[in-house]
Formats: sequence, structure tokens, C-alpha cells
Amino acid sequence: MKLIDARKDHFRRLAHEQGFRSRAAFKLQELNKSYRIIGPGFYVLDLGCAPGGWTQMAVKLAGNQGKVMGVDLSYVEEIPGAHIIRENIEDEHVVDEVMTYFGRKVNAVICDLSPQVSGNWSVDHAKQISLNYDCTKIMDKVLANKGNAVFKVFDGEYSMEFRDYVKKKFARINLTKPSASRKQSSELYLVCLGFIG
Ligand SMILES: C[S@@+](CC[C@H](N)C(=O)[O-])C[C@H]1O[C@@H](n2cnc3c(N)ncnc32)[C@H](O)[C@@H]1O
Repeated sequence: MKLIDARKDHFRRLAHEQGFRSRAAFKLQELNKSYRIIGPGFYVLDLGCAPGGWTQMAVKLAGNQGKVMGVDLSYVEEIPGAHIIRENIEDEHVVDEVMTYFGRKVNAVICDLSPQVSGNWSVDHAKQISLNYDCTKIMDKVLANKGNAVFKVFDGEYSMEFRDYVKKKFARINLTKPSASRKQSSELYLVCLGFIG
């Protein structure tokens, strides 16, 4: 077995053992250990949440006093402790649904969006970055002052432009790759701390 397959297998097994729906949950856990994106009592919005690994991890990190909402185009099976809506994040009314559910601004927005991949990297990359810009439109309206965010980024031509766009909105940002993410995949995570608005 190749090393990459062994690592994938390791995180898949771990996800199964610990009841997480995707091994992606461990990427969020690892990022959170380094950057404390989500703390106890946080209100968390998860954009592009299916099948729900990040949402499950967010529920765990935010604890009993926290509140978590997930949004996805796809159906997501119920997750105890989270409110899930099936919506397109490009639709403007998502903001209203978010504010109605939380009743106030949130402490963290987590975005792990991927478009339907075509196999043509430049097209997939451009679409993924465009989804991230849509997330920032929601984020600008719902994230509280000093809140945190994380974005998956398909690395490519427009990544740095996106990083620079987001940079102005936060006190601190860092583009990083958790070890739970395959080395071969061109995905990075942009961690953003201290929303300035
Ligand atoms: C990599 S998956 C997310 C995995 C998730 N974080 C987890 O841990 O289980 C990316 C998701 O983005 C969703 N997505 C893509 N475009 C979307 C859109 N316009 N609105 C809502 N969700 C979208 C996809 O349906 C897909 O479920």
C-alpha cells in the first residue's frame, strides 16, 4: 500500500471509530488546535457542510453553550446539536436564515466548499475561489467583530488575490495545510483570526 493510501485509510478508520462522517473532521480539529478558530460557547456557521464532518466537529468544539448551523446544496442527515439547511450559499436569503437561527452575529464562519469538479484544474480552481468570494459576502454580514473564519482554497492562479482580499478584513491570517489533508491535493486552508469587518 502506498503511503498516501495508508494515511487516507488511517483518517478514514479514525473517522469511523469516532463516529465522524468524513475524515475532513480531523482537518478542522488540527487547524483548531493550532489556531483556536472555535472555542466553547461559540456560534458557528458551516458553509458547504455535507456530509457533516466539520459540523460534527464544530458541535464538539463549541460545546453545550455553543450553537452550530450548516448549509449545503446536498441533503445532510440530521446532526445532534446542529441546525442544517439545504440551500445554495449564492442565494441572498441565506443571510436572513442564518440571522434568524442565531439571533445575533456568529463567532466563526467555516467554509470547506468544493464545486462539482470537472477534472480541468483551472476551471475547478476558479469556481472554488468564486464560491469563497460568495462566502465572504455572507461572512461580512453575519460574523461578529473579532470573530474567526477558515476557508478551503484550491491552490492556483487566483489564490493570492483571494488571500489579499480577505487579509484586509482580519487582524491575522495564515495559509496552511493540515497534515490530515493529502500532500498531493492542491487544497490549502486560509485561517483568519480577529474580524475587523
Ligand atoms: C468537501 S465537501 C464539504 C465536506 C464537509 N466539510 C465535511 O467535513 O463533511 C464540499 C461541499 O460544498 C458543497 N457546495 C458546493 N457548492 C455549494 C453551494 N453553492 N452552496 C452550498 N453548498 C455547496 C457541496 O455540495 C459539498 O457538499
